[in-house]
Amino acid sequence: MTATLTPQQLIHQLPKAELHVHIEGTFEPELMFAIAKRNQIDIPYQTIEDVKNAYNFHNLQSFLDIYYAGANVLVKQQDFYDLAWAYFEKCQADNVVHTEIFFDPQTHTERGVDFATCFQGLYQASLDAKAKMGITSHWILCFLRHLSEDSAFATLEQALPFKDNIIGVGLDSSEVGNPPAKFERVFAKARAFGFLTVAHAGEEGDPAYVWQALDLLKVNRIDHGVRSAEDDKLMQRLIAEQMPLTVCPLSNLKLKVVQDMGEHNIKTMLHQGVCVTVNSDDPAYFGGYMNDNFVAIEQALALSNDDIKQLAINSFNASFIDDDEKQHWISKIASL
Ligand SMILES: Nc1ncnc2[nH]cnc12
Ligand SMILES: [Zn+2]
Repeated sequence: MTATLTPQQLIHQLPKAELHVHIEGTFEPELMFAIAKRNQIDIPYQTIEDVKNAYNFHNLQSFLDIYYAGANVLVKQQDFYDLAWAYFEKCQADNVVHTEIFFDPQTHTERGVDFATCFQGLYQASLDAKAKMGITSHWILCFLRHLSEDSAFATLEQALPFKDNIIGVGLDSSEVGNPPAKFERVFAKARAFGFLTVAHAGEEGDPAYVWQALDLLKVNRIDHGVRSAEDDKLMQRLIAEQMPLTVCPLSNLKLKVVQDMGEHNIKTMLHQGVCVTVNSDDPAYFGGYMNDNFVAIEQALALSNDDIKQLAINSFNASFIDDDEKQHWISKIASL
């Protein structure tokens, strides 16, 4: 049946899991303006056009500065609910049936917003998304790696009352200069509490960051990981262990990790047998959600329909859902 579908039809119809999306990165300018207004908080933009013009990044840090500033208007539980609900609506439109979402509590607690205010708003939206749209989700708490180990330990402590509804911990923010080793002890404690672990590594950082994430943080997945391709031994290990990489093509282009989508290594890694997946990272900032990312690589790299299906299968295999649920979605993909 695949031959009768164009790649774009297939991309749309495939059930997909998203494994690398920052909820703060789904904050669309329209919603940012609405929440800023109701909370009477000034933002440094007059119009939506101004906001969009500011989204011209030359590297990760130039993006992070703007991303953290945008999150400043999120204050009340309802704000966090509205943010997450808007993202679930995008999932529904793109046939993302399962999503594992990062949230950055320190971005909010550092401004005096309680962990509970943030998480309860987000979590309620995920309960409603399951009830009203059938979309399943997990939450992953990310530590900001530019902050201290102490701050990460304090954040882990604040998460404990919500432990049953947070599947794992991750590591994001400014990579170079903040290696995984800085958080080895925090991750050990998180694992002892039963959290799964993931970490951004090999986005801007060299392969040593990926080795550390594997060996010191004992991660279940690597977020980005595209620079792993510079190290043959590392590639062999990723393939042998079927260690997933949550790759974010439009993010890599916008943050100049690649200069042109035609240079992206996701197709090569897929064909080498790496468990690569497609994700949107910060879709409100990088110009597209899940299907936009699929279409961008399909066009730039001439993916076959079998490549596209394999990426969707990988997304479920790499997810934290039960094996039965994985099989359910994978057989649906096979039937397309
Ligand atoms: N792509 C990215 N890398 C590191 N930290 C992030 N926080 C949000 N998006 C990120
Ligand atoms: Zn990310």
